[in-house]
Amino acid sequence: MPMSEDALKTAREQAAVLASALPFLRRYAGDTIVVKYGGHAMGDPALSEAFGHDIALLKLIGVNPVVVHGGGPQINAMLQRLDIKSTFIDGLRITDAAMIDVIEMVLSGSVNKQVAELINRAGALAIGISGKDGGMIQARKLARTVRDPDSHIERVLDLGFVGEPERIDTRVLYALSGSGVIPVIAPVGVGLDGQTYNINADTAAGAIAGALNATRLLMLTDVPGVLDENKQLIPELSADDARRGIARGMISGGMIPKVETCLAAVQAGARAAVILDGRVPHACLLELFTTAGPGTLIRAS
Ligand SMILES: Nc1ncnc2c1ncn2[C@@H]1O[C@H](COP(=O)(O)OP(=O)(O)O)[C@@H](O)[C@H]1O
Ligand SMILES: CC(=O)N[C@@H](CCC(=O)OP(=O)(O)O)C(=O)O
Repeated sequence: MPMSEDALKTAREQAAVLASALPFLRRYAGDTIVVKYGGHAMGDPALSEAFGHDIALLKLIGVNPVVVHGGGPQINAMLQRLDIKSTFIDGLRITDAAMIDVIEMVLSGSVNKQVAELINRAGALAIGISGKDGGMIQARKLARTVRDPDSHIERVLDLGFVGEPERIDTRVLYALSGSGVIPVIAPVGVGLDGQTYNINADTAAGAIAGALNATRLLMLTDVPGVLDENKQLIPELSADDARRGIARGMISGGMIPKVETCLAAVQAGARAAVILDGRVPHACLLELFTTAGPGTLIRAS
């Protein structure tokens, strides 16, 4: 049966879209792209499905995607069920001995497997691992200092078992990626003494992007990007502006580790980092393969 005029028009439009992506496909072929998938972005089933498709498609067209996921809301829900209260300082969860096991269980257990499953369902081969596997994220206790605004005296905050990556052993990542597998990583690290550390997922993604010299670090979150005082999107942020924004309080809460991570990742070797809206369907493809990429870009200066 011959195709209807409408079906023919749709097919031509689809072909035109594919053809227009060619320069972008060429640009990223063989490159490593680290995607941080935030816990807030996981809530909506249709968006999660679109995310899985994006990552699978990247692998199929010759890009090397590496996914690092969060799970803050999922940890909150589990801690609430167990009647354990938690508090945050500058976007980081103070983690005591009672919490660390629960956090590891949620991040490396249910959330990690769910995210890998989203990508597997889209037809690619993803394997969920913890940052402890293969000794990948070697961590140390995070030493966070704050300056008292009146006395200007600095004091060290004790955040418990919150860690920061000290070294990334990339061997397991290269082994998986080189075998056609997409690594999906839970942000849990291990200290030299075997202690498990809770690592902010943004920080973990940044360290991994830096260690892999990733072409792009994409940080999917629940806002359009970094917003200014008038809630307008800032399309590009320099390192100086980012530091001023944090000092002025324009950048606060969970956006602080995100912006700090982007700065650290570009300083460590990633070519650019983008904070973008994970609530937009196919946010990753829009960012990489069109000129309509939304979000805030942070480049190595
Ligand atoms: N300048 C800013 N621009 C955008 N969001 C900001 C800014 N300052 C603080 N935020 C907050 O940061 C949040 C994103 O961080 P977070 O909740 O940790 O996200 P995720 O779970 O995706 O890691 C936003 O929802 C917003 O409330
Ligand atoms: C130290 C610290 O804050 N760790 C985070 C790890 C999960 C995370 O970062 O999840 P999102 O990306 O969804 O926020 C936490 O305990 O919530």
